[in-house]
Amino acid sequence: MSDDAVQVRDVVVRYGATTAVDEVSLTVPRGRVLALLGHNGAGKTSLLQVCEGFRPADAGECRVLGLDPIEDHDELMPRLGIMLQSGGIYPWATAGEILRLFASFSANPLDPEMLIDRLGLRKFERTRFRRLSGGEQQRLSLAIALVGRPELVFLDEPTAGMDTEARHTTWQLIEELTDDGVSVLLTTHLLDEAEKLADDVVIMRAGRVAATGTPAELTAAAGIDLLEVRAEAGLQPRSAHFSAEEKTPGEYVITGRLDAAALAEALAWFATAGAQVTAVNSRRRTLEDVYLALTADNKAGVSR
Ligand SMILES: Nc1ncnc2c1ncn2[C@@H]1O[C@H](COP(=O)(O)OP(=O)(O)OP(=O)(O)O)[C@@H](O)[C@H]1O
Repeated sequence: MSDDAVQVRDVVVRYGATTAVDEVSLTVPRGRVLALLGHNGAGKTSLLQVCEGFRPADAGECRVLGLDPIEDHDELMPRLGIMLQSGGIYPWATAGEILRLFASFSANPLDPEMLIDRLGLRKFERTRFRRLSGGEQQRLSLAIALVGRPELVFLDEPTAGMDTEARHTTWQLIEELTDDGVSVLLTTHLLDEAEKLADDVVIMRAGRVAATGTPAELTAAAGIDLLEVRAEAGLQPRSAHFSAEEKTPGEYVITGRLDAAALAEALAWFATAGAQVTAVNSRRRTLEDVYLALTADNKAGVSR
């Protein structure tokens, strides 16, 4: 049997005529962090729900810690940490009561007081869940996901709505988890979050896998650097060796296999056009550049 934390093979999720997840396969090896990226409605949460055992797949196979997330639900749940996109947890109980209750479900919990302090919840310990702000509810949801010392954590947009400090604490906590061998499958819209935390990235687009690899592989596979050139507006640089786009008036982004000859050719184009170049900057492509290029022209779900 495979020792992977999560194995998803050709999973399909349909809602009526909408195919939200369309034959997606991915693997989360033990002790690694996989980040699922994609635009709103790309199918990330639906796929996560299959892995969490909250909905069956319409086709395909999913194994979590070697088990079936639905048939083996009771055996699996104590080994998982699940952070849902919206809390909805006991609105009348206080933050402290809720976390201590979840800790009591576990045979070997983390110290809830440590999590309350680490996640800046001490001030809100006696505040009822429904009175917490969105970011505070999010921090409590994360604490609940972690308090049972899970082997595998599912985090659906873990830092959405958090302030910068809470976001950094969350990243630190996730890094500490993985140092302890915990596996993580998370969704995020934050490319810097994926770049910082993820060993592997899967980019989804309209229910399908558009790209997969480590952040370094994805940016290197593009094999491209960017050249940013500032000159007068309205030019149309062209060549067989590079592409150019005027991002904002007078700000051109040149992409392609930019070796020395292509760079020289790009700059020569501006000189030949008689354009006055006022700034030139080159940089590596980021995960965000790759993500935007892959998801640019398709925001809708796939209907059949
Ligand atoms: N219960 C449902 N009934 C009908 N359609 C649904 C249901 N849940 C999700 N969908 C549709 O399935 C598609 C995928 O939704 P999903 O929530 O999985 O996307 P997502 O990538 O998690 O989006 P987001 O980033 O906005 O959270 C969307 O088109 C959504 O409208």
